[in-house]
Amino acid sequence: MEKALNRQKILLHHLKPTSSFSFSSQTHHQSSALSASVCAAGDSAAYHRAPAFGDDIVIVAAYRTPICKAKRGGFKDTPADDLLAVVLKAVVEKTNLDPSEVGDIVVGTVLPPGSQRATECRMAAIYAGFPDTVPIRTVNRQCSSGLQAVADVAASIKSGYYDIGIGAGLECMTVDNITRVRNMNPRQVDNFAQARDCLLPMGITSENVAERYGITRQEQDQAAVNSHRRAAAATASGKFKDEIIPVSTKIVDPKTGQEKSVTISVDDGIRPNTDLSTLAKLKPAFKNDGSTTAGNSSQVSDGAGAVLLMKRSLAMQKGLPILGVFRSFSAVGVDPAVMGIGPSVAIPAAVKSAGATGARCVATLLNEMKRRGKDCRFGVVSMCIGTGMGAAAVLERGDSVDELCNARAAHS
Ligand SMILES: CC(=O)SCCNC(=O)CCNC(=O)[C@H](O)C(C)(C)COP(=O)(O)OP(=O)(O)OC[C@H]1O[C@@H](n2cnc3c(N)ncnc32)[C@H](O)[C@@H]1OP(=O)(O)O
Repeated sequence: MEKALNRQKILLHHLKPTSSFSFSSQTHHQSSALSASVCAAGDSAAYHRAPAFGDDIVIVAAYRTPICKAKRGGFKDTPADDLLAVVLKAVVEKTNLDPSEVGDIVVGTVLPPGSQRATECRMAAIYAGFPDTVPIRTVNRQCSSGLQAVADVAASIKSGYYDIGIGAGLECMTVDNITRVRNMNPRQVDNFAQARDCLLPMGITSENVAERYGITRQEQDQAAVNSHRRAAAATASGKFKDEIIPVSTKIVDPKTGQEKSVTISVDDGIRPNTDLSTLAKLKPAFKNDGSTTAGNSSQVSDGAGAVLLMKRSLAMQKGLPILGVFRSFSAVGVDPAVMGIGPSVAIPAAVKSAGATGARCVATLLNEMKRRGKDCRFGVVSMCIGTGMGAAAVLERGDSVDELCNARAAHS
């Protein structure tokens, strides 16, 4: 009975138009929600009554393992299929979904061993309790493979290929190293400078970005300090608690060779005490006179994540929380020598395809999101991609069941 009432509350909430707010530079301190009326992403009473509202592709569950340092972190002895199985199981168990209803699982993975990791992923789905009728495939768009997997699932649901899908990501860099591509066609590579640049190690492309755009070592170190601090604060305040699924695994002591059982529930590469003077002492990692170091570059990691998607109408029928709406996705190409600039091209493209027009709107949206932090309504997920690409997706915040029920309780 209580469940039925909750479901009814959720349905009512979804049918109720949210208040609209017109943004202007003079009034932007007034609202806790960045209005879609600025960027035409569809926040109006008419839109909420239109069939397009029910057809929105929404995220109803999103879970990940902790992200652990490759080779020395918590998952150094955990096989990739075990990591994927944990998150696949979580998205169906936590939503009480019958796994046989899933139309497809798409797994983004960048450095897979033979057969593009297809076999390990299929086995992981079986470990997670999916029946053999549910298909699975992998996708590789290098650093944005997980995002591409989610975009592929969203597009397939939109096209009517199936109703429910899982977009996932999996990387196990302890075993799958970034290695240079061998046996290239020398005639072609020598004649095409940009093709040759596709072979550049990521660290060198980072040095190129710093050199071409005048980014100093201190600026890179400061950005690293800021992101470590933000991550450490988010961990300490429990912000990642709801998205992380603890993983029970085994870890081998490198000194004694002894195996012990552990449960890993937090990311292990975050350094709460990182400060500028310590980072300044680290040697460049990729080029003797360079500015990219182990302290200001991304670490190599092991981990997995999964996101459950369906149309809003189906989520409402099932009484599932709308965590977010997958508004748009864009992948673009840039010069491979400076692949790190990918997001600066992909983000405007994704924001534009979400319905925004004009550079001012993009800048307004991005600045506003930055300023408002957690209260922000729209978010952009973006990655730079080795070999010279960028990808971005625009997400719109949804309502979680807890938020809805708390709001209802407060009003009753
Ligand atoms: C599209 C994309 O996403 S592009 C990005 C693709 N990703 C990449 O290219 C990965 C880039 N990163 C790397 O390759 C690796 O992290 C490297 C090569 C830079 C460093 O690897 P490692 O040597 O394993 O790093 P490690 O974490 O051990 O750090 C090396 C040293 O710096 C120190 N260090 C690193 N970070 C910090 C920090 N924040 N504060 C203080 N010291 C630090 C470590 O303590 C370590 O010191 P030690 O040798 O005395 O123990």
